[in-house]
Amino acid sequence: MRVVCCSNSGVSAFPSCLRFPPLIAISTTPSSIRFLNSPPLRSTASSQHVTIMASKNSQQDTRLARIASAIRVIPDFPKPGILFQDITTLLLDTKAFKDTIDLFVERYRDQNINVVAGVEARGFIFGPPIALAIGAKFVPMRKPNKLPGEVISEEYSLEYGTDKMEMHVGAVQPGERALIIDDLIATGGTLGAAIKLLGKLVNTNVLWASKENPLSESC
Ligand SMILES: O=P(O)(O)OC[C@H]1O[C@H](OP(=O)(O)OP(=O)(O)O)[C@H](O)[C@@H]1O
Ligand SMILES: Nc1ncnc2[nH]cnc12
Repeated sequence: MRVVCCSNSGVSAFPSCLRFPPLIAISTTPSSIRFLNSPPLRSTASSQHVTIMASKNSQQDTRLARIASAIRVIPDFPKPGILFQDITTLLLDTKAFKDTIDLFVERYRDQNINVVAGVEARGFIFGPPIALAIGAKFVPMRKPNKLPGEVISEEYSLEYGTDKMEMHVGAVQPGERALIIDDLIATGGTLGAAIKLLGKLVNTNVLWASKENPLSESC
């Protein structure tokens, strides 16, 4: 699936609305997978449910424009046809970086989140400060063969290749409520794999955040 959304940049392969760290909140309530304004996310777990979430005031929040403009866009990297969204420039802008973290902390600090799961590598940048600020533990979702303990794995397709994601068994306990943090969605393959991976440990109810979709508890 390619996530489709209106783009200010005019490049449909990577919508500007997703130039913002996506976030998923997962609880242990079983239901079904669904996106607002987009086709269903790839998933084998028919008992899951996905809801797009964002700040109620996201359209008016001036921080979002600064965050979006702090992300450098590089055409044809790492290969022709890829419009690369470079968040390293966001990290150089201390205000934009802090605003990014603050937005998620404001949204989720009162939502009983126990676990922030960060997707390697860029979810390791945004995930830990959010976890610390909301009082949650941080769980890395890693590239293969990096974790020393017992792991569960999920293979997935990328815009430019395939990959595998692993996490430690026991890192997330049944009944815990988790957020998945990564920097962006391109094909959605990584996000889908992260949802499936967590779904192997707990029943999941998934809430998905993006800049341009209104906050909603269910769709
Ligand atoms: O929606 P998708 O098509 O799955 O692409 C998005 C993923 O791609 C990038 O990571 P990448 O796999 O390039 O790894 P990196 O963070 O280690 O650079 C990005 O940080 C997301 O995790
Ligand atoms: N277009 C893109 N920009 C940055 N990182 C990516 N990872 C996968 N697709 C990407």
